[in-house]
Amino acid sequence: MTVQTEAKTYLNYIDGEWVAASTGKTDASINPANKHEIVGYIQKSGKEDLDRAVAAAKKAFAQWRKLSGPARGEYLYKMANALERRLDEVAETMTREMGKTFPEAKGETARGIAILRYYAGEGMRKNGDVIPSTDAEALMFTTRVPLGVVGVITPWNFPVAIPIWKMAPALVYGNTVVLKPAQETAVTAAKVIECMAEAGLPAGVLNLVTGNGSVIGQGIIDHPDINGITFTGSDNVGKLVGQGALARGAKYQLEMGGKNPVIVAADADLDLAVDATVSGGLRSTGQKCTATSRVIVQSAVYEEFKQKLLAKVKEIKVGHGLQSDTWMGPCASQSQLDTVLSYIQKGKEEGATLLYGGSRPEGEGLEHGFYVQPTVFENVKTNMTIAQEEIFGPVLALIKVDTIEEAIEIANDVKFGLSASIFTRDIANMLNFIKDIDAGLVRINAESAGVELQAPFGGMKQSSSHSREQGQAAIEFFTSIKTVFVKP
Ligand SMILES: NC(=O)C1=CN([C@@H]2O[C@H](COP(=O)(O)OP(=O)(O)OC[C@H]3O[C@@H](n4cnc5c(N)ncnc54)[C@H](OP(=O)(O)O)[C@@H]3O)[C@@H](O)[C@H]2O)C=CC1
Ligand SMILES: O=C(O)CCC(=O)C(=O)O
Repeated sequence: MTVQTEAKTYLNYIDGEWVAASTGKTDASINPANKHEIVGYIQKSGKEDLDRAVAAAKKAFAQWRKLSGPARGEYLYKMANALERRLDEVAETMTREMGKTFPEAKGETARGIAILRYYAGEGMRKNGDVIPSTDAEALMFTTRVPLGVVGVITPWNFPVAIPIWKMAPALVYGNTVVLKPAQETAVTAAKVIECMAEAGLPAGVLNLVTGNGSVIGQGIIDHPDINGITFTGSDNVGKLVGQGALARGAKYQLEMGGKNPVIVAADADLDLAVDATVSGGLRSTGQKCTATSRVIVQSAVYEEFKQKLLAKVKEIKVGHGLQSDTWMGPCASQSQLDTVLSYIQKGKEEGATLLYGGSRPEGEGLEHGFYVQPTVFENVKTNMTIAQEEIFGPVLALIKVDTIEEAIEIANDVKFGLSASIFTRDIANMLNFIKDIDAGLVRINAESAGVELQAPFGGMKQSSSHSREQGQAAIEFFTSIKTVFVKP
């Protein structure tokens, strides 16, 4: 595979045209595997650019909403085909821009294509119900209408799948869109928008404005002409989005952090549990909101599980995501690396035992990247920082328990509730887990990460705004219900 080395400048997409920011400023997007490599330059937009994009989206909404669902769906099929044609190129850009391995980046891009096709078909499905009225002569039914202009604020960890799983339903249900992607992965976002624009959408239906979160993200929160905001990212920013949107009466949807547990019961298939813990906790360098972070193991199998886990973790090859033998790439940015290292330090200070990793790996080619070793702690207590806060890095915390009841209690002892797994063959354990665990995604004998696009996705407690994304659930956010009563 050829690695593209020229650093191109990517523009905003506003009102059907690729345009430079009014500020005249750009940011460099760098490769986290080699901080000296610039992947591309992106626009550092100002409020004026956002205003233009929102005005274009508002104007376009008047006609876009009038198209039939199947007609809007046709555009999404074309977008999917365009992205499929550029799958390898988009995936390679993702790897170079945020570090995840090329096979993972290809998998995510393929998922983006499948999401577009799923929502293209959604244009053909029902958008209301008939409800029996107490008046025998009346017809009562619900129908759904789009919100208007939707602001989409997305993170860097899934730079293709997350923007698409927000934009595709927004568009098919008749909304127009202004996307503000994470600045770290704005080149990848620009390529996704290029593919979507290839479908020949009417001007203004889809807009891209790149720039700082504090300017463009905050601008979306505050903008009076943005009717709905969908956000994925950190807990802190999510709360700002929710508060700002509520203050001006806009609809909002938040998907934030996780502190996801896996419980390994005494009767578990330990090899399966080990593989799932490694994959769920360390793939994408642990940078998933669904990543396994706490590993709660029954004492009867603790030592055996620990030895098997350490053996697998020691095999992990850390390196550049485009090298075929790399299993784990770098952290996505310097600040992400610093955060992970500071949590590791905190774990040591608070008395957890570092079993493996904990430092920056050494080796040829690693010196200029934001690499960290896969890391395993034991003797972790539930009140320690590394057992409570989202690390968003390749750090596993082992917690030993005697019973499954104790395991579930510890699993629930965090502010988050996104995903949770149990490994067991016992039906009673499974049923108790399904009933008692505080998690929006409940996984039995499967890793905590990895979601299916046709199923509802979201968390309990502080992991989300209690709404759900993806699958049929998306219609709840991207439309409003009208209850219609008709009498002759
Ligand atoms: N749930 C998840 O999937 C994710 C969780 N995280 C968590 O968040 C931590 C920090 O990651 P980070 O990238 O900084 O996450 P942020 O929440 O800061 O970023 C997410 C998005 O919000 C934007 N944003 C930033 N500040 C504001 C603001 N004031 N108003 C509106 N939008 C804003 C960002 O823009 P910009 O890029 O320009 O700053 C980005 O597009 C991670 O360590 C991890 O714990 C991060 C990513 C995804
Ligand atoms: O596990 C997944 O595939 C999705 C994870 C996710 O949505 C996230 O990390 O933001």
